[in-house]
Amino acid sequence: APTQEAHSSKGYDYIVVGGGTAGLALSTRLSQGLRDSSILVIEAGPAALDELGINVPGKKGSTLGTKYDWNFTTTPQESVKNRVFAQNRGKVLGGSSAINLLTYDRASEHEYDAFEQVGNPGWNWTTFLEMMKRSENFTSKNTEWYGDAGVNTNGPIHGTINRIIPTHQDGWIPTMNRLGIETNKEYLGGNLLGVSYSPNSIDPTHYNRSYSANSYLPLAGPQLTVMTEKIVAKVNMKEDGCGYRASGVTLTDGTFIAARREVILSAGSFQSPGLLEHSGIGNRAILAKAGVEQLIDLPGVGENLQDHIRIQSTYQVKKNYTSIDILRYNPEYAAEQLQLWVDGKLSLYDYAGSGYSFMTWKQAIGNDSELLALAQAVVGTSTNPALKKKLEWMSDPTIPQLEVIMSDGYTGVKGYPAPGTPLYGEGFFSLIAAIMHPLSHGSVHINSSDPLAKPIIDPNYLSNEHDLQAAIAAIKKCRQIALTPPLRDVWVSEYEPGLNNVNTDQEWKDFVLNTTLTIYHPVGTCAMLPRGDGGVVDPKLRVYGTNNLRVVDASIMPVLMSAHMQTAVYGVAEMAAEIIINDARGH
Ligand SMILES: Cc1cc2nc3c(=O)[nH]c(=O)nc-3n(C[C@H](O)[C@H](O)[C@H](O)COP(=O)(O)OP(=O)(O)OC[C@H]3O[C@@H](n4cnc5c(N)ncnc54)[C@H](O)[C@@H]3O)c2cc1C
Repeated sequence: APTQEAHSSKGYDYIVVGGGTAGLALSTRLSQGLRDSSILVIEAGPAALDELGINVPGKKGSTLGTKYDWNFTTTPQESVKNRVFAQNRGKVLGGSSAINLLTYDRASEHEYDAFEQVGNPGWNWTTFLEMMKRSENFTSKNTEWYGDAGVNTNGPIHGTINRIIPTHQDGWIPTMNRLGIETNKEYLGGNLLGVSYSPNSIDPTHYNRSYSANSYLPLAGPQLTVMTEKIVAKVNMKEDGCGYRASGVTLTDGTFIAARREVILSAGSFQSPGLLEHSGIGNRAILAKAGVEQLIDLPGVGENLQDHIRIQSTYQVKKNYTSIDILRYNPEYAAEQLQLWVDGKLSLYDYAGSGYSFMTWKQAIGNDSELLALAQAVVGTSTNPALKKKLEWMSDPTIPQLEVIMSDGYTGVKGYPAPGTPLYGEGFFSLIAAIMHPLSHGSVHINSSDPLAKPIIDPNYLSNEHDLQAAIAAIKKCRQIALTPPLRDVWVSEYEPGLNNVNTDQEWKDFVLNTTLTIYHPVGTCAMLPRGDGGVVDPKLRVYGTNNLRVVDASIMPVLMSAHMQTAVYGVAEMAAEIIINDARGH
């Protein structure tokens, strides 16, 4: 097991900045593979291994906005009525794997192959799958689903199909089948298209969240030191004749910790680029404005920000069905169910979400030529590798463009009905649509030399007609799904937006502009791309211009794939561990 202590004055061989999803997976693997090396991981947040809000699947979402969250926000988004969007990120040992919504899936084969095609030899579906499987412990008693195709059963992070599927969700798969979406029982195998019950990152032994802090870290060797509640201010860089060398890191309290071999940034898509900027690596103008001396000119730092957007409609279920909302309006029942969970018994708190579907635009709306033409107009003659890939993917019949989730319980925007109002005590489900490849790209930068200042996050949501029309098509699809039997038979009214409230093109557009949210998948801000294409790291994850500074987290993904991110982030960490261990052994 790792040790938890004050840092050694002699320094460490490897320092990992950020004990999040990738950071803990990576440092655990380094401690297993490099037995003679000392490794330090520094995490800003606390360890919270006994926190029910993290561990209990049915409490997912309850930690957002708490002390375990960095609580970032975007700049006012010009194309979305100047709305400011929440940007939640885990500030706790385990990072965003501690606060995420537990969906456990994989993108389509061709999307991983794109890593190699944009200039990263060795990063493709075959290698990615091997790495994702290293992190995986897939256990489902229901072998009809997933069988053992494309899954591993002895890695650290547990994935399982929820044992509770509320009865009003029985109609989910038949409804989608009726709309032409086929059942997909093996979507961890590189084909995501279809309708399914998605796995969650849950350990079925006690039905608790499985995340990097409770599933990787206990496997670490004793030469891994974990330091919590310490914030790294910058990486100390020294010129050594053939580029810059990271000599260690400085904490916000001024402490310097030396790194003998390497410094690895795993602070996530919003903070790894900021740490590079605070260390003098980035765009000259941005560093000058923030009052940081530039050491390495790397204009790609903080650029290329891509994220999935979501938009949702909500339905009030008939009284004969019990939605998970009962846990919010019936405190006695909730306490009873929580006790059952604590005692390791079947509990409604086991539930984390179940019905998922992924489709191409052709499958979703029939004729996709208008959306394709809008995408072509946005991409135009751009040489941006991510934009070009996304356009190519729109004509690939194996890559989904739209995800629709049947999310149980109220997960809309206007809020669960307040106590004392007529609908308080009713149950709901939401249909959440997510656009898989929006063409709006943005940036995240520092704007001050204060390492504790919040980053300036500007994703540019809905900043082109393609993304806006895609969001409108997506939410209309949700209503079509809800109106299709057998799903139609379980609800009494569309609570949000309301069947009578939103029908015309203008009304749909307004609804989209008023209610679109993020689905929390920012990537690309330290992109693994050739330097001339705006890259920040090379295929071995080394920051250009440095010889011992790497970035290992979601920020290195050059193009936003479909699906949810965590399995790919663990895959990146496993791949990085292999690269770093091989380098250390002189291979
Ligand atoms: C609310 C939410 C819901 C999500 N839902 C899902 C889902 O259902 N399924 C899915 O697959 N994906 C989901 N995701 C996405 C997925 O969880 C993330 O993509 C992934 O966890 C990111 O991993 P990371 O290692 O890049 O960053 P993180 O896990 O965020 O790790 C970064 C770590 O660095 C620390 N840190 C930052 N700066 C410093 C510093 N200066 N000094 C020290 N420490 C620092 C942070 O505190 C954090 O612990 C969700 C994400 C969020 C936020």
